[in-house]
Amino acid sequence: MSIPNTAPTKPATLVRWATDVEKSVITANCEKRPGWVRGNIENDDWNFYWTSVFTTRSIFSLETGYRLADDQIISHFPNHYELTRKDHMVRNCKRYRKDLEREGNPLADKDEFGRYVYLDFLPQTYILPADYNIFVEEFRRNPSSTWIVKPAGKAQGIGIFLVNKISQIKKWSKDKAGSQQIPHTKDVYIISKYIPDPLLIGGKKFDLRMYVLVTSYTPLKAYVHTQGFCRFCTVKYTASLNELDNLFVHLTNVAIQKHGEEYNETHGGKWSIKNLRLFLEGTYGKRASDKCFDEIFWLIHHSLKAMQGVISTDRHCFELYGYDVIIDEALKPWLIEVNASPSLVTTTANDRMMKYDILNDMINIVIPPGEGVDTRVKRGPPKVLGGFEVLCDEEQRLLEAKQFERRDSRAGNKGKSVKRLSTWK
Ligand SMILES: Nc1ncnc2c1ncn2[C@@H]1O[C@H](COP(=O)(O)OP(=O)(O)OP(=O)(O)O)[C@@H](O)[C@H]1O
Repeated sequence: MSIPNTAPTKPATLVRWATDVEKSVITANCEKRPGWVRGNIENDDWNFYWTSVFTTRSIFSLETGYRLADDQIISHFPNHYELTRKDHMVRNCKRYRKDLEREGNPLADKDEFGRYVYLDFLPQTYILPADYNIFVEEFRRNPSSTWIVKPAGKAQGIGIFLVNKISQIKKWSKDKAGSQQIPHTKDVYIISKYIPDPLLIGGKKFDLRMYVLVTSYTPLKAYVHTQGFCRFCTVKYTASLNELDNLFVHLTNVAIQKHGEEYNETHGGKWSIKNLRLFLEGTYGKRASDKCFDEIFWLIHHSLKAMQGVISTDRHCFELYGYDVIIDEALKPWLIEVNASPSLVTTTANDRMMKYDILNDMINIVIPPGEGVDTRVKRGPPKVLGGFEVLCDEEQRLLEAKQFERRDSRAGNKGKSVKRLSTWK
């Protein structure tokens, strides 16, 4: 047998990758991909750029006048904040519902109490200072409820507090703005109805972090990952007013909980979505668990539909969002917020594996294995989904509908209306 005297050939360079977020789950993922080499940001020598939102903002700013080339893609949409800033997200979702209502779309039907039947997935929310007077009216109608105040543009639980009296808001606004009243406060906040009856596991409150990839808004192409996790509070939940200030009871953010005495560094107060589903199935039955998750997919889908026409589809952009959802004790999910840069910090071994897998699956969708970047090429549905599931592919759906129509007309059914069941996909 003859031994070849040439060294194995290196795979041709397919993708030059770059990042300004030096997290090992990103760099390790890019480094191991055949044909991927590290590019150079300074020389604009890159095809795939995993950036922070700040870099994206500067790349797309008018001052920079930068134009992305056909072989460059970047990890945020230019105006992603329409979904990921708390006040914009709420405003856009409310406008979406109103638009559907105006069109007479049955999706925007309301019940006898004036609540949306299908699109009631946001806790009642007002933007401060703009909606202050409407909030006060609402508060007076329901004086026994608790509200949560959050700065619109911050994360990790910073600046969040709970209130149950108007006087607390007045005092807070005075402290913030000196002698001025809330309508003059410079910073934007949102104030949301506090979900008083969250589903508890082991007596503790938790929320879900789900990962959602969007590769296009119009047509909408979105994928949701089967991995994700629940973040638990370290202290048992109580709705007692005496504990309103106790953030370890009410806020599930790891950034808050890790300072608690009960914080466990091995599991980091986290549970996989898979475990949650098993728990729900075991406790409430499979139907109830599936229904709860279908409702989660539904709310993700409609929060994205609300961004169509608002977030500009740019063929150079994709985005991986971190959706925060709370399930209440009736197993109804509520959308809390959407993060543009879900944390890639890994606090436990499981965390590291999960985040690595999600990024790996995401890259396989955005740049299929063995291919380079060419934003002019229209790709069909992804061949490798990994742990992602298709949440919505409007292009594919349109194609299928056309094929269906053609088949139908060939079969002589032209003109007859064909009713098809619609699912959340
Ligand atoms: N309406 C609500 N009802 C009950 N709990 C809520 C509500 N809104 C927020 N919370 C709790 O407060 C936490 C922080 O809220 P939120 O995620 O909006 O803020 P954040 O500071 O941006 O957090 P993140 O770091 O996840 O971006 C949530 O994880 C949840 O536990």
